[in-house]
Amino acid sequence: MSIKGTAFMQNNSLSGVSRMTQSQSSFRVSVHPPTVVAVMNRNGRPETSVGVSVDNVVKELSVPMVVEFVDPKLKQPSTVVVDDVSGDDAPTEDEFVTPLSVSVASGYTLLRTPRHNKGLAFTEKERDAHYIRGLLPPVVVKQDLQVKRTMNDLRQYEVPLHKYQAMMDLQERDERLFYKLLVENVEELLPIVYTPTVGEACQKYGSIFKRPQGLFISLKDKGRILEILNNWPEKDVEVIVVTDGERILGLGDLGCQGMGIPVGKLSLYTALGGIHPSVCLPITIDVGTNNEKLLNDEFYIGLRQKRASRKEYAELMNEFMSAVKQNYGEKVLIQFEDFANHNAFDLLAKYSPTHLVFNDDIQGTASVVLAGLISALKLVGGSLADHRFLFLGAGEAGTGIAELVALEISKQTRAPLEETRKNIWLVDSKGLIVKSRLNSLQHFKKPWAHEHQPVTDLLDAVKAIRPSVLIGSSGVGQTFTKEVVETISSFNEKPIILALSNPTSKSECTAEQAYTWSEGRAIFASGSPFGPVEYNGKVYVSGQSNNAYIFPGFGLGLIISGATRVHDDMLLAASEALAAQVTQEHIEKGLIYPPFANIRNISAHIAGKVAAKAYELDLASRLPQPENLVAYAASCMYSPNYQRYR
Ligand SMILES: NC(=O)C1=CN([C@@H]2O[C@H](COP(=O)(O)OP(=O)(O)OC[C@H]3O[C@@H](n4cnc5c(N)ncnc54)[C@H](OP(=O)(O)O)[C@@H]3O)[C@@H](O)[C@H]2O)C=CC1
Ligand SMILES: CC(=O)C(=O)O
Ligand SMILES: [Mg+2]
Repeated sequence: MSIKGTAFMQNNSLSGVSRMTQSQSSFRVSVHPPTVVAVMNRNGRPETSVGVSVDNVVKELSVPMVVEFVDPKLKQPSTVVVDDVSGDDAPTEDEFVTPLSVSVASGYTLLRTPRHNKGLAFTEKERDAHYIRGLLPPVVVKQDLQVKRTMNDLRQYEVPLHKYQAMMDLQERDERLFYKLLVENVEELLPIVYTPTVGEACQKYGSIFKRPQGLFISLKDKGRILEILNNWPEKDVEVIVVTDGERILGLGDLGCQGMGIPVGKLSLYTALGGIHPSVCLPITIDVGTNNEKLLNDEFYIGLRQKRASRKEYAELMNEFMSAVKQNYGEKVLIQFEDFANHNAFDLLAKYSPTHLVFNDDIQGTASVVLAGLISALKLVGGSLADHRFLFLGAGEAGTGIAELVALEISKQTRAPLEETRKNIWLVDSKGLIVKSRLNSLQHFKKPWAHEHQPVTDLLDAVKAIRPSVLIGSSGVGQTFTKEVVETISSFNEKPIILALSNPTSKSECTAEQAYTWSEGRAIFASGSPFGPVEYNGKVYVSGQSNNAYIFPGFGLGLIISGATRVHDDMLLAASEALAAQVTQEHIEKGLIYPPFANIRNISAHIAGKVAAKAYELDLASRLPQPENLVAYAASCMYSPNYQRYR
C-alpha cells in the first residue's frame, strides 16, 4: 500500500515521514514528530488520538490502524513524511492495497475530542486554523482561568458523588483541564476521584455509567481477548490497572462495577506520577459476582451470574495475561488491584516470573506503610527491630506489609527472615494467628503462625502481645475501639496506630477517636483522609497511609528504566525514597507522610530510586542509564498544560 505525503495536506501543510508497516492484523503508521492525530474508524468515529500539538490529521481507513509515535517527548521539526515500507508503491493487480484518505480533525470534532479540546482557550488563530470560529463564544480564556472557574463550579456541589460525576464529565470533555485541576488541587480532589468517593461511585456505577472509560472483558469474551484489546483506541499502552471487582476497597464484591477503581488509579498514575494518559488502560475482568444485591439490581452493568469456577477463572486470566503481553510487549506494567486474596496472591506468584506485574494491595500498601514506619521512628525512637507489630486483618494488605517490614528488619539486622517475623503478629476474623491454627490457615498466613495460646479478639491480643504498632487492614470499621486504643496507649508513650481500611466508613477508627482515646499521644494515619482534629486546645493533623503515595512513582520508575520485572528491593527503595521526603518540620507536626500537595516531586524521587534499583539489579532494559534518574523522571512527566496548535 502507499500513503502519499500529499494526502495529509488537506488543511495544513504537513510533510515528512509517516511510516506504515503491517503488524498482526493491523497497520502501523509512525508519525515523526508526535503530531495531533486522530484515526477514524469505519463509522467515522475517532479511534485513536495521540501525540502533541502540531496538526490535526484524520485518517479515514478501511482497515484497523495504529498510530505509533517514536517518542512523545521528542521535539523535532514538525514533519510528516509518508513512505512506502511495504514496497507496494506500485502494486500489481493481484496485490491488495489499502485505500486511504486523510483529512484534518478540526472544527466540531476537535471540540469533542477530550485529548485535544481546550475549551475556551483556543486562540483566535487556532479558531481560524481549525475551523472552530463560531462554535465557541467570542471570549478567549486561558487555562488558569478555566481551572479557577471549574473549581468554583465544583465547589458548589455539596454531595461528593456529584463532584465525582462532574470530574468524570470533565475528563471526558477536556482531559488536560481535568489533570491540571487534579495536579493543582490534589489534596482537595483526591478524596473525590479516589477514596472515599470512588467507593460510592463503584457501588452506584450502574446508575451513573455514561461512557466507557476502560475495557470490560467478560467470560463471554473467552477466545477473543486479543481482539477486544485491539478495540481500545490507544495502541501504545504502558500501564494497565486491572481488577475483577471481587474486593473493592473494604466494600466487598462489586463485580463489574469495580471499574471505578482502575479508572481512578490510572488517573492518579497521570496526575501524581506524570504518566501520559494515552498509555494508561483501565480493565475490568467480569467473571460474574456473588453480590446478590447487584445481581438483583436492574441497573447492574455486569454479567448476571455467580462468579466463575476456579478453572474458568484461571483460563480467562491466562488468556488475558497472554494477550496483554502479545499486544503490548514484555514491558507493559500490569497492576492487579482489588482482587480477593484467594486469587491475588496466586496471580502475583504465577505471573511474576513472566510478566511485569505488581499487586498494589499487597506490594504498594506494604511499601507505603513501611515508609510511614521509617518516618515514625523519628518520633518514637529505636529501630524497626525494637518494635512489636500487631495487625487486625491478615489478608493482602496485612500480610504484605508484615512481610516487607520483616524483610527490611532482616536486611538491617542481618537476622534470618524467620526470626524477624517473630515480632510481628496478626489477627484475622478468627483471632490471633497462632501455631495451633496452622493446618487450617491459608498459605499466606502460615509464616505468621507463632507459638501462643489462642486469643479470639483484638483487645485480648493487644493485652497479650503489647504491640507498639497497631495496624488495621481488616476492611471492618470501628474495630479499634476505645478500649483497644486506651490499652495500647497505656504501655506506649506514643503508640503508632494506622487505620488503613477504606473507604472512610471502614476505617478501624477515626482520627478524632485515635487522638482523643490516646489523650493526644497517638501517631496516627489512615487509608482515607480525615480532617484536622482539635483536642485539648491543640490541632492534630493526621497523615494518609495510602498506596497512592507509592504506585504512581513506582510505575514511573519501572517505565523509565524499561524494567522487566518487579523486585522486593524496589519496594524497599520506594519506601526509603518516600520516607526521605518527610522533613523535620513534618515530623514536628506529628506527620509521618509528606503532604500530597508535593506529590509530583515525591513521585520523581520514588521513580528515580526504583529505576536506580532496576539498573542495579540488572532488570532495566533502557540503556544507557540516565545520569540523574530523579531529574530524568521529573523531565518525563506529562504536563497537563494546554498545547499550542499551529
Ligand atoms: N490504605 C491503603 O493503601 C490500603 C488499604 N486497604 C484496605 O485494607 C482492607 C483490607 O484489604 P485486604 O487486605 O486486601 O483484604 P483481605 O480480604 O485480603 O483481608 C482482610 C483481612 O481482614 C480480616 N477480617 C475481616 N473481618 C475481620 C474482623 N471482624 N476481625 C478481624 N479480622 C477481620 C480477614 O480475616 P479472614 O482471613 O479470617 O477472613 C482478612 O484476614 C480494605 O478495607 C482495603 O480498602 C487495602 C490496600 C491498601
Ligand atoms: C487503597 C487501596 O488500594 C485499597 O483500599 O484497596
Ligand atoms: Mg486496592
